[in-house]
Amino acid sequence: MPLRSMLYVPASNARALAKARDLPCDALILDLEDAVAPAAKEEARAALGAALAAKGRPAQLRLVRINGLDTPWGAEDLAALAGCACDGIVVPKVDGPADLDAVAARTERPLWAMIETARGVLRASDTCAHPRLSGIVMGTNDLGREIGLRPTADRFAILPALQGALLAARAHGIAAIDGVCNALGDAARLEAECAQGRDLGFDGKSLIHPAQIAAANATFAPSAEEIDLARRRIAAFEAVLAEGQGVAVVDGEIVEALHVEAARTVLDLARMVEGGEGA
Ligand SMILES: CC(C)(COP(=O)(O)OP(=O)(O)OC[C@H]1O[C@@H](n2cnc3c(N)ncnc32)[C@H](O)[C@@H]1OP(=O)(O)O)[C@@H](O)C(=O)NCCC(=O)NCCSC(=O)C[C@H](O)C(=O)O
Ligand SMILES: [Mg+2]
Repeated sequence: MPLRSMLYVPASNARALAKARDLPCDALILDLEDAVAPAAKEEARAALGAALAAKGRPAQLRLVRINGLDTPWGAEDLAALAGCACDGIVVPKVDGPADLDAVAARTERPLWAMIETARGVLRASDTCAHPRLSGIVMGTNDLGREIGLRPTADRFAILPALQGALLAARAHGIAAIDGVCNALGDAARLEAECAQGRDLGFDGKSLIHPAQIAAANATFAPSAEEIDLARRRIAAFEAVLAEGQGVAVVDGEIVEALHVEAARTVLDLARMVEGGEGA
């Protein structure tokens, strides 16, 4: 399924929880961690259980971000989720595969790792090799704080970490979701970040507000031009192949078997988006 837009929903916010399932995002991260104050953790856990009891939309992935097992709340979060219908557990601040082992020993659900520590970035390849891992989500706020970087609109300082983690995810064939755009209400900045994440190779962007969903959905879906080009590349390659050749030229650029494979991926994603497998 497409993963263009992944919205954090604080489990302590009843209105947001109620609204979330009808929002057109591809995935939700129902959050028990940083969006929930310590005093509200228990209540949030109970509200989350009730929200998960309501049937979700099949086209919308429902993940739950627990607190770390090294906090006073993590073990209880996992225990509370035992009987709940969710599609996966997001583990925060993963430094390496041992952090996933600890969670994997307590749940059979698919795992997602937040890459948001310096160690986590440096060990991303080991983490992404974990057999229970479905994907990574970049935590650019925590990572930026730990590194001590100065956030800029072009995200210049965090790009190496984003790319390193993305390479690790791709090397192990799992999904990769970009970090959030904190600038609520700054549409231009959000669009630029979405385009940057897409160009780096991410599958989608994590989001903090419903108003950010449309930009992510549009940017991470193939455009009409990309779909047209993919079709023309496939057709041109099939024509030269029938003549016993392995290279076509479309719009002045070579097309070989690998480009055709990429073109088929574009069309598959377009079909999934069009067919409502996404929101
Ligand atoms: C930032 C917010 C606190 C703003 O909330 P609010 O003041 O309620 O905004 P609005 O009045 O504009 O909301 C309009 C309606 O939309 C609903 N809403 C708002 N946000 C969400 C949401 N995230 N999911 C679902 N629904 C949402 C409101 O309830 C309103 O509904 P209604 O009244 O019925 O019309 C708030 O947006 C928010 O809390 N956002 C999430 C913040 C969060 O999750 N932060 C933690 C994750 S980010 C992070 O840390 C990533 C990583 O770990 C890292 O390190 O980088
Ligand atoms: Mg974080």
